[in-house]
Amino acid sequence: MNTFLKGTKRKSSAVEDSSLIDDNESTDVKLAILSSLHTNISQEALLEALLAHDGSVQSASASLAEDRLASPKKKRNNAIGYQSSLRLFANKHPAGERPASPKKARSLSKKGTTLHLYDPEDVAEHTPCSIIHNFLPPDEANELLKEMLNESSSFDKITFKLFDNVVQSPHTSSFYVGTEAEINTQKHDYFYNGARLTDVRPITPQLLHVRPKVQEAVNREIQKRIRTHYPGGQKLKYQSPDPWLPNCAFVNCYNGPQESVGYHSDQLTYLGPRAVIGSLSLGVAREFRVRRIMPKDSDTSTMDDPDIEGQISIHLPHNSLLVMHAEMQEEWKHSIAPAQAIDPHPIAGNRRINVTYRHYKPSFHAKYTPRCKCGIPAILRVVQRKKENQGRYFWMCHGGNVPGKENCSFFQWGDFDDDGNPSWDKSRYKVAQKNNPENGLR
Ligand SMILES: O=C(O)CCC(=O)C(=O)O
Ligand SMILES: [Fe+2]
Repeated sequence: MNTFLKGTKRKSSAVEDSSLIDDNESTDVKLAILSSLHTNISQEALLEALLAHDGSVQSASASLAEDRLASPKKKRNNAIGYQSSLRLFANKHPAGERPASPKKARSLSKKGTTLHLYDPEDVAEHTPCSIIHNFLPPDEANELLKEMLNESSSFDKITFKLFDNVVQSPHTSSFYVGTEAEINTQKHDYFYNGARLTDVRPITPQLLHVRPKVQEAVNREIQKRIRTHYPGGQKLKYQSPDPWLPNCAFVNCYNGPQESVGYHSDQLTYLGPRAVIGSLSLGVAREFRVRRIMPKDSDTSTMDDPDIEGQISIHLPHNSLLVMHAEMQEEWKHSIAPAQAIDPHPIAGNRRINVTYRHYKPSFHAKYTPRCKCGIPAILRVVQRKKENQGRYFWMCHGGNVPGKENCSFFQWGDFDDDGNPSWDKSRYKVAQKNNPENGLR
């Protein structure tokens, strides 16, 4: 079966032994087989066909071939519409009986393809995320949506430098913190893409109202993740053992199907290693795509294909809470893809609002993090692609991303204890943490 999972083309004789496949193979393998036989058909359509034929690869394949003969020009609508589950006919682990082993989620998607996931159990099994649908009582979700739609009318695009070009983010955003004092600190001490933020706002009544609910749910999901997915049922190395305390929120607005955000990992500079993020979606449903970063050898002759696994799309309907777990930012990238079609939302029209609640750790306050030679705080990154140093953290100059500035070449390996605490002057930040009334939740 490796041929399918690795993305090599399989000859159509696959269908001849498909009764064997039907009895013994899991949904993901069946989907991979179908997708190698019908390369132009989307994962949703393949899954739909499998469901309609009780999991029989042979019948599903025959009906897909028939469909195409009958209506070769039939267009498929890409709007997000339904919820279905890979588990419906291939339940590998009955609820609550998942092995707590270090087993990595099996690779489902293959190079150049997108595997679409709708069901929370599929998301938890195959991605570093978990999702809760219908998270808030409907009225509360609508109140927050309305408040944020109003706020978003004055959001701006972020400007940054990409190679030698100055570019703007393909959506708008703003940043919310708890107190006036924090607004000032953010505006003066913190740097993003090498520059100070100008638009930092006080947390709004609805953001404040929803925050403890997000906090409670995210902490519950973290504990579940540790129990069910991490080696030995233990937290990951560098992950904090302390509760997750959201003390700020980035809010994004995607106005229309073309607004998006490209593949990236979130900045760890002020969150520290193994950060967890709680991401609430409101308004128009959009696709959140994730892709595992495949490390490669420095010897280019044995270079692995970085896109060998393809991408996974998690559908984010209105009022869903996505938790990006501790392995996400270091080992995966994520994006919001431009959509070909969207279903307008009764309140938001064509807009999607996304609130990412984050825990800025006091020990990673900009006054403690390393500063580079050009005077701006260095950024924290992790080696993602090079096998020999994969997972090692480092601090580097970010000047190269600032319009009109050059990189000063500052570089320093990061040094953290097993709980992700930085090695610098621990007593200093511990005292600061104790004396600072702004820490944690207000
Ligand atoms: O809109 C989303 O769901 C994701 C936004 C995101 O990745 C970010 O703000 O870093
Ligand atoms: Fe992000």
